Amino acid sequence: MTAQILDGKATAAAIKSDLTVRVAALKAQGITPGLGTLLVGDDPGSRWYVNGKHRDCAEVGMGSIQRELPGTATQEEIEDVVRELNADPACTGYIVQLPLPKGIDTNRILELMDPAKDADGLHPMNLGRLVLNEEGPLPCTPQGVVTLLRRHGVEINGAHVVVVGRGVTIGRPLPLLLTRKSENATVTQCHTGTRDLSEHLRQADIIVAAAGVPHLVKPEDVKPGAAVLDVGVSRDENGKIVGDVHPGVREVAAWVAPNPGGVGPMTRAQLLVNVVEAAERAAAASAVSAG
Ligand SMILES: Nc1nc(=O)c2c([nH]1)NC[C@@H]1CN(c3ccc(C(=O)N[C@@H](CCC(=O)O)C(=O)O)cc3)C=[N+]21
Repeated sequence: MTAQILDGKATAAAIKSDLTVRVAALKAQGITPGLGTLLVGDDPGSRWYVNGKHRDCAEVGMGSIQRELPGTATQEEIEDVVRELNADPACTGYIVQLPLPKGIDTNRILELMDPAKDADGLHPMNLGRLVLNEEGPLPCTPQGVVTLLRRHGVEINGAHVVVVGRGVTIGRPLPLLLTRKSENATVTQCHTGTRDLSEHLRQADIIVAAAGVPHLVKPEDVKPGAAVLDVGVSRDENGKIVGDVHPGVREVAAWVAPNPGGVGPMTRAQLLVNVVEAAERAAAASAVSAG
């Protein structure tokens, strides 16, 4: 048996086509959602991702604002651009591309962002809203994982999900999403300090591997019929992406999200969803205040 593919590219395309309609409706009300990005430094990988986000915006009819600073930028210079994006009415949502250069206080930058313009769902207020079950922008990669499973009919309700990783963008927020009543999964969170990872993995109906350790999840760790999502990004000596999931897992699992082509495109689509939903919330609020 070979696993079925959780096709992130096709699913992201379907989400973008839905967003195109919603963006047109907002524009008809005089609101043009616009995504801002701030890239600090000239890492080619980061630049490639940022360019992709602007292509996505053009595809759905959204505006986009691209800001860049050299890798030598100071904390104050970065904070100045954040304040400008907070004040710019054309920028209805934005991200600060992570990681920021060494020596920069990332948490201070994230806290300075206007939480209503936080397209990543990583502002402390929005992470707090997630904990409190209040509406707000959701962290893009975790929500991308949930949407990818849902759109392929993989049962989340009652499933045992093992999340491997404890990073701020995926590992920490994903269990918060999965344990909401609306998802209703049971989650075990593992990380590089977990004793006998294989023992935990073998119990899982769904595995989400986001540790950044090449081929961490091996075929013998996977229960036959499980769904395995590869979110790890490492690069080999030729610069090719190597995921956290060993290719042999395809012969054991029922579902596999490949990397590339799985969760990455979903992350980008969710970023657009967050910006459109924030604009829709703002439109609804101004309609109420206009009476
Ligand atoms: N503030 C912030 N928000 C982020 O969401 C964020 C970030 N910083 N820093 C970097 C990571 C990485 N990330 C990716 C998004 C899409 C793909 C993606 O679409 N990848 C394609 C192609 C990959 C390739 O071929 O290079 C795929 O998986 O098929 C990958 C990686 C968002 N990140």
